[in-house]
Amino acid sequence: MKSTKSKLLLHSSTPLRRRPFNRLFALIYAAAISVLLYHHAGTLLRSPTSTVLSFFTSLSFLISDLILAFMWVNSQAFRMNPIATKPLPENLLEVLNRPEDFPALDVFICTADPQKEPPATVEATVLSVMAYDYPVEKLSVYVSDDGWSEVTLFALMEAVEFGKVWLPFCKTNRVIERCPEAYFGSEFAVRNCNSEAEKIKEIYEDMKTRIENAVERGYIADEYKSSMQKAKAFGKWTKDFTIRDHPAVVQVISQNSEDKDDAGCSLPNLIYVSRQKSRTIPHHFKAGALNVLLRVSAVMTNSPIILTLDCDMISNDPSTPHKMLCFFIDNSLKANLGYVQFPVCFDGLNKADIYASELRRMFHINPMGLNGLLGPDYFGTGAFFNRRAFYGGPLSMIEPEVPQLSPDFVVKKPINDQAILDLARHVASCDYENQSKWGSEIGLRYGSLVEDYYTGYRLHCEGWSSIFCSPNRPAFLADMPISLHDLITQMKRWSVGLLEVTLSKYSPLTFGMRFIGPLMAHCYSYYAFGPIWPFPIMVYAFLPQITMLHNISIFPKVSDP
Ligand SMILES: O=c1ccn([C@@H]2O[C@H](COP(=O)(O)OP(=O)(O)O[C@H]3O[C@H](CO)[C@@H](O)[C@H](O)[C@H]3O)[C@@H](O)[C@H]2O)c(=O)[nH]1
Ligand SMILES: [Mn+2]
Repeated sequence: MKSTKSKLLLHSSTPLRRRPFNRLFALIYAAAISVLLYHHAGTLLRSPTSTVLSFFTSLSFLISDLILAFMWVNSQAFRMNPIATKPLPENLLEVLNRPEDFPALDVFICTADPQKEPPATVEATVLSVMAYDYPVEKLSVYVSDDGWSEVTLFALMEAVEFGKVWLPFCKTNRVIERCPEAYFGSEFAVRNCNSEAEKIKEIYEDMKTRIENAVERGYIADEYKSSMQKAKAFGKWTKDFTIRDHPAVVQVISQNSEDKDDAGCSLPNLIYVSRQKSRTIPHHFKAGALNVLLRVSAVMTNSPIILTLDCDMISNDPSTPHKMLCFFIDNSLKANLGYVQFPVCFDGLNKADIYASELRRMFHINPMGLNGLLGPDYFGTGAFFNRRAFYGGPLSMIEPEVPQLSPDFVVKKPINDQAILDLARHVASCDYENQSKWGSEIGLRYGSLVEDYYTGYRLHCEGWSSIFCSPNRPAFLADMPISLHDLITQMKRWSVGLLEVTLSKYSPLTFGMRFIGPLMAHCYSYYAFGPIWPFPIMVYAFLPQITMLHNISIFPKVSDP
């Protein structure tokens, strides 16, 4: 990576104007809370003279208000120093003026279930990043398929074929929506368009139909296995294997040095990875999948920068990599910048948003508050990482088992070299991590169902910082669970994952306090202790009615001390 020329501004930071008001408000509110707690304590101390029920009531309110006060303190940590950071990509080209100046970028996309995450969605996400405005020879896309689905592999092969017309079309026509599904969506007819676009739309619709038919059938018809190479790739799906028991597959679908689009330009690398699974060995869900991608990509391209995406999160702006580079190449940040997090914005929410699914506090407001501290937590998707951040703190690098996995290793062989492919399959095997530091000190961290929150937290504890970058045009657009059932399942999973961190030896209140300071620790505690919200809410929802029935006063009287 090249360093910034002196004084060239690549980003700006503005403290939000509400900062002094937040602090003043916190002071006044803290005084009010102290008075309330004093009142509760007084009531409790006087209660030996009263009934068991009134003692129990006072105790419940005291505990509830203590929890609420604790959560309030946690929430205030976000309000102490909110900062908005803006990249200035227009200055970037002064620093990086030749394609070879750009650092290589590996994009990781995870998918796990071809029914819930249709291969057509994966294909759309893949195309949206393959069409980034980025030197193609520096761009590699890795798809992790935990669903062991030949249809997903088929969808990626189709994506590359369609990409051969789509990528040049986008670049010559300066298309902003590089996800074909978004471009050919509802506004296509209004916006447009020329006959070339109409023709491409037809090709796209045909491809989608082929993918959807394959999903319906559940296997790949022989007509699509015409070439030797394809027959060999699909030949790995035999009756001997199941989703929980199968070997590792690493399949290069497009290769930058060989494959060209219809305009004669190279295509980015696209690699399909389905890690080995065995019923007897834990796979650690998404954290395990990302660690396999970290290793496979290290062996094949080892780019210093990594973007992690869920398969249902499309790129909505082709210039996003330029924006993240404004931070990564800045000398003043570079030494300990672990990741740049973009907000999660949702597509297709109804205007009323009845389940409050936009999660504005979690994905927009709180990260701005963290930005003035060590930086935002990791959301699991839409984050660009410094690969080095996965290998120990900024000053104490942890060496992996083999030199090929080290972030400093320079890959000299092409990605489809047999030795490279053999090693990639080896590092994607299910017992590779046995007795290693993967998951504990290297890579994404195991131990919590919210591996994103936990990993971001551990990186901050190791001394890495992060940046929240929220451009006006959303960098990514995600799908949201639409049904109440999906939403509740997701909330349950998040709550269990957060409690796993709260109750571990890495709890933000103890471990965090020591390593990231009180404000950051309170911010992380805000989420870690989030699952205890229902306790005070239940007390306030049901106790007042019970006390009314028993004629117990729960509010102070004017005459009270
Ligand atoms: O064994 C698994 C399980 C999940 N995934 C992938 O992980 C992503 C997230 O899983 P999902 O079931 O969609 O969970 P969500 O609750 O929607 O995801 C949010 O919460 C997760 C846990 O905190 C984060 O990892 C995600 O990035 C974040 O979007 C998806 O792309 C899955 O395909 C895998 O690759 N392997
Ligand atoms: Mn999801």
